[in-house]
Amino acid sequence: MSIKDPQQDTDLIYSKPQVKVADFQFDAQVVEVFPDMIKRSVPGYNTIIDTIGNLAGRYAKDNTNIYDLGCSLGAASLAMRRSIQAKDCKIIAIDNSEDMVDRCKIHINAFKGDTPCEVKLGDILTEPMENASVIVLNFTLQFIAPEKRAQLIENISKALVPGGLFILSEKIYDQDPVCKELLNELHHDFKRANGYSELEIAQKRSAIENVMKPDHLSNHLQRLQQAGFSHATPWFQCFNFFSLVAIK
Ligand SMILES: Nc1ncnc2c1ncn2[C@@H]1O[C@H](C[S@+](CC[C@H]([NH3+])C(=O)[O-])CC(=O)[O-])[C@@H](O)[C@H]1O
Ligand SMILES: O=C(O)C(=O)Cc1ccccc1
Repeated sequence: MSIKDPQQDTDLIYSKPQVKVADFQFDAQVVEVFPDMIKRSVPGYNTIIDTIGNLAGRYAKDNTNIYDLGCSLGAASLAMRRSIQAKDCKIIAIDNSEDMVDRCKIHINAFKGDTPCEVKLGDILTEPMENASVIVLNFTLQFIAPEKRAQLIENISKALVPGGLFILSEKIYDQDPVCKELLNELHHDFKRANGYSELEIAQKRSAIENVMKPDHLSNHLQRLQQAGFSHATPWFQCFNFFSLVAIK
C-alpha cells in the first residue's frame, strides 16, 4: 500500500481562482511541485536535460569547472555528473532561491557521482566564474532583467576556456506577430494536453508576465556574437522553447 498522496507533487498552484494573482516566485510552494510543473509546462524539457548530460560528457575537460546557473533542483547538474568522464572536474550549481538550494542539496546528495558538485546560494550576476569548460543557463536568462543580460553573457564567455561550451535554453518570441501567436497557441495546447485548465493557464500567464521576459532568437544570437563566441547553433526547438550551444 502506498502512503504517498498522489496529488502531493502535482502542480495545482493556479487551479483555484485567485482575486489577485501575485508575481511568480521560486518559493517553497513551487519547490514542492517543480518537477511536475516544468515537465508539464516546458515542451522537450527531458530531452534538453538528457542532451545537456551528453554535451557535458563531450566538452568537460580535465581540471576545469562546470557551472549550472539557476540550477533549481539540480536536474542539469545530475545529468552532467552522470556522464562526465573527465578527471578532477567540479560542478558548481548556483541559485538565488533559498528554498530551491535547500532541496537541490538533498537531490544532489541522494545520488553518488565521481565528480564533486557544490550547490551554492548566490546571484549568478555577481558570483565569480572561472576556468570553465561547460556553462549551462537552462531557462534562467529569461528571469534576469533584460538590461543585465549582455553583461552576464559576457561574464560567461570570459569564464570559458578556449573550446569551452555554453548551453542556453529559453522561451522565445517569434518576431512575426502571426507566428508568435501560433507558437503561443501550440504551447497552450501542450499545457491543456498535460492537464492544465484554462484558468490555470491564464493565472500562470499573469503570474509570470512581470518576472519572465523572453527575447527574440536574434537578440540571443547577437549577444553571443558580441560576447566573442566563435560558433553558435540552435540544436532544439519545440514551439516557443529552444536551446542552443555556443563554443568559445
Ligand atoms: N539572479 C539569479 N541568480 C541565481 N538564480 C536565479 C537568478 N534569477 C533566477 N534564478 C533561478 O533560476 C531558476 C529558473 S528555473 C531553471 C530550471 C533549471 N535550470 C533546470 O534545468 O531544471 C526556470 C523555470 O522554472 O522556467 C529558478 O530556480 C530561480 O530561482
Ligand atoms: O508555464 C509557462 O507557461 C512557462 O512559460 C514556463 C515556466 C515554467 C516553470 C516556471 C515558470 C515558467
